[in-house]
Amino acid sequence: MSDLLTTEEYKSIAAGLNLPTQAFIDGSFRPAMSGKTFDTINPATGEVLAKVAACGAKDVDFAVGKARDAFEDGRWSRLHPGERKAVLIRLAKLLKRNARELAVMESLDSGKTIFDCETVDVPETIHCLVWHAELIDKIYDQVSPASDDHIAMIVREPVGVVGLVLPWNFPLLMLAWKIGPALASGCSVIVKPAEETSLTALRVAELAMEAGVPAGVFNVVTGTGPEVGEPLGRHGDVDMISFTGSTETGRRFLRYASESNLKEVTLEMGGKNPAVVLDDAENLDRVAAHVVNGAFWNMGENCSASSRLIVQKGIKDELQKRILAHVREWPMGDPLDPVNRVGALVSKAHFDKVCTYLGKGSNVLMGGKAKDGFVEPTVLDITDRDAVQVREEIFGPVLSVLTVESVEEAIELANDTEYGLAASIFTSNLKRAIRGARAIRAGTVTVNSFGEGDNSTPFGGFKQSGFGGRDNGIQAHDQYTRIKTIWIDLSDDEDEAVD
Ligand SMILES: NC(=O)C1=CN([C@@H]2O[C@H](COP(=O)(O)OP(=O)(O)OC[C@H]3O[C@@H](n4cnc5c(N)ncnc54)[C@H](O)[C@@H]3O)[C@@H](O)[C@H]2O)C=CC1
Ligand code: BAL
Repeated sequence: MSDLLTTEEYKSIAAGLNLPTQAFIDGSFRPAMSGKTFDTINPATGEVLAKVAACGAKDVDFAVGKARDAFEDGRWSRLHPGERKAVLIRLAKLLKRNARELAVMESLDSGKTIFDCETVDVPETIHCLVWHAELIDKIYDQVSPASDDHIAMIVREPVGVVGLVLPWNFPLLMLAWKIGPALASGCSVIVKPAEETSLTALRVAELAMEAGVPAGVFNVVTGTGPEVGEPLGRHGDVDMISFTGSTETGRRFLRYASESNLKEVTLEMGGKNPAVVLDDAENLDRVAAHVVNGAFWNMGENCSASSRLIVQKGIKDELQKRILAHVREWPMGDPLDPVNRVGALVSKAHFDKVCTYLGKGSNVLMGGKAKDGFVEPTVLDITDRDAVQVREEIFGPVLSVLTVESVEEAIELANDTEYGLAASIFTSNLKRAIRGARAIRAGTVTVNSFGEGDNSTPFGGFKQSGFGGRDNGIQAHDQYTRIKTIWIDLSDDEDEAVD
């Protein structure tokens, strides 16, 4: 906190920013071929921040061609992994040097608090790039068991030209989760940022050139889902898509792939994540702090947000009291004021959507008010297990509290969702913790805490939350590499029986 600036200082940085507005293709900024632009808006004020290139299918095709040329001539894909590592570490250093500018740009474009941008989004973006860069010259290929007269090598190759389709909730961090392993593996990338938040991806692409990533390897094509995302998903020369966003749009990418070149597809999608608190949980104050963080961090605009609190009856009142006390420690307001923990929702459209869930058919324990892009952290006591707030991903600061009698009922309710991204379970009983963690069908389960893990641990969902590979961890590199088997014949010519 001591390193943070004052609101006035952040506003002065914001006023001096040089916002990137054009697509970044083949090493330089370019307008959309159509000349069209769209407004990117500061959701905290409603002001237009910049006019960004509204690209289309022709821009996508051009970018894919440049990415393919770069991939095939090996200017990046065939470098020694240690050389790619050195460039990516240089990029991480440049991000660090420009951290404050990136944090302010991210906050302005997304409504996220400057506190989070400064303390989480930007530092974790840098750490993620360093982690994958450091890893890449330590992954070994394999030699399989074979007879004396053969060698069978199992080697990884970069998958080729990849499309990275990003959401708006963590514009920098999701960019890093995908470009980290993709670039380290040697792929050429076409990044398609969410249209709400294009700015920081463009700035990172510019810094990547400065760090030494060759032209054509790191491209950013800005525009809407139908105009840029779909042509990318359908392009015959794109080898793979890695997508993060809604389950509905994820499904579309499977369709695009099946109707075009059967490109590989990895999908990281929605969640309706349970925080299960059993009646033997210790330190309810600490549990409450985790539940509040899980539900309201990043305004609940988080695919792994704990949006369903499932609590055993015996401790419900006490836990609820402590939760409400912790929520009061989350001030809401101007994202550029570093005391605030709750900023603006990303867009007017999203704000309107989240407002439809406030209070409807439920007992509002706290919050429930919304104005001009800001939604108060809201806690709802809900008895109807089919209420929309219990079933649907809200992606806003709304926590539904559901009360259960038994451990079995808690686990059954935790699994009563089409999603399976993340979950947490709070208990002091080791067996219940481990059995519960095994029984909950989710890609990440945390015990006695809320968290998504680390660069080193794979992240992704079960059921309709995930498809294909994983982000993060060594496993993320499986998305961006293909396995090839190479057999080498060592037999003597006279042993050959081929006649
Ligand atoms: N899992 C996650 O991290 C995220 C989940 N969501 C969920 O999705 C809901 C809607 O948010 P959206 O921004 O509309 O998410 P979305 O899934 O539509 O957008 C994600 C990305 O897909 C692109 N896209 C959208 N429509 C497309 C299409 N027809 N073809 C190809 N690409 C397309 C977007 O431009 C963006 O880059 C949110 O309320 C939230 O529930 C949204 C963002 C992130
Ligand atoms: N929680 C990080 C991944 C996401 O929300 O998309």
